[in-house]
Amino acid sequence: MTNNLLHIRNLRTQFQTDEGVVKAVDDVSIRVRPGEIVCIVGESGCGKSITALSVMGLIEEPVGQIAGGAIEFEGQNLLELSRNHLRAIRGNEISMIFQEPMSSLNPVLTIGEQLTEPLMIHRKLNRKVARQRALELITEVGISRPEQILRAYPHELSGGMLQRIMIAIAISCEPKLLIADEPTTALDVTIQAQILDMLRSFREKRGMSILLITHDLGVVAEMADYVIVMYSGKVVEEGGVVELFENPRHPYTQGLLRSKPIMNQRQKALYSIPGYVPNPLELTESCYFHDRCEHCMDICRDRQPPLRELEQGQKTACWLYEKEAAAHV
Ligand SMILES: Nc1ncnc2c1ncn2[C@@H]1O[C@H](COP(=O)(O)OP(=O)(O)OP(=O)(O)O)[C@@H](O)[C@H]1O
Repeated sequence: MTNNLLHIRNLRTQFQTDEGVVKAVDDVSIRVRPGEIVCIVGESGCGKSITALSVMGLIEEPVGQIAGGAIEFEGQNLLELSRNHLRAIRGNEISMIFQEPMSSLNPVLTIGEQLTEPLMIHRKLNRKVARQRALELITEVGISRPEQILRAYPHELSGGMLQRIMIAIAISCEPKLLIADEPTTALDVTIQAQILDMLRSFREKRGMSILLITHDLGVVAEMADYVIVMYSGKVVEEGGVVELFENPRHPYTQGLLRSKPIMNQRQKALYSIPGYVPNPLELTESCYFHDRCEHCMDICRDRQPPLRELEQGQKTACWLYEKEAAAHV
């Protein structure tokens, strides 16, 4: 028996473009245990969203393609299941919320219609019971006057309200896993804090696991049990949140942490990692971070470091820790 709810193993997701193949997710493995909050963090373009969309079966073929690996949910490889079987799992046992709630809601349907539909389809509730449940869900996500909201159309609500509605839809079928892709990025700080509190409460009250995607280390510090740091389609570091923040090993993680504003401290200028994420069409055998790294050695230009375990379960893909990784085996 496995105690993983979700186990992404060696996932490779790629896109065929006119210029060549983009390896958006390249040999990525991630585990999420029941009741755990795992955060995926990294700069724009490093493969966070494509990892999530791969789990949700939302990679559009034939341009996009899952070229290898497995996505196991409760031990079943989602990549091998029939469409019907998948439909029963996605949106039901696994659901997802996105950064832009407006783009996920249908502008011509009322909130009530959009909230009751999954309950009628997945939970087989009749209209009346689904409506009652929808009212409870709206209240649960912190919105007052639920009757009025049920009759409203998306354009009548603010961004924060829409994100709450998306969350209500996402939790309506009591999923075991909620995937949240930058759920608070478009919102102001106060609403952001309320939404994060709410997500945490789902874990406490319902034992829901959360895979949370963010580029914001403040969100990671507040939410994560376990952190996955991605760079150019690969996991470059992972570990428990405390270990990772106290002792970041990969120079990329160290750079991300240095570029995070520190509360109550006056900082002259915020650090930013020099250089840019490499063009995904021009990747070589070298470590993808080598030309932004202040510790770059000859080996870093020649060969990509594998992800290896160090102390306390922390893993890092960096030649600086070669001796330590070898000693740990
Ligand atoms: N349809 C597509 N065709 C070609 N390349 C794509 C496509 N979708 C994504 N990519 C590429 O895949 C890589 C990973 O993208 P992804 O959206 O997962 O990054 P991300 O880390 O989530 O960034 P962001 O925070 O900006 O969403 C990027 O290089 C991106 O350009």
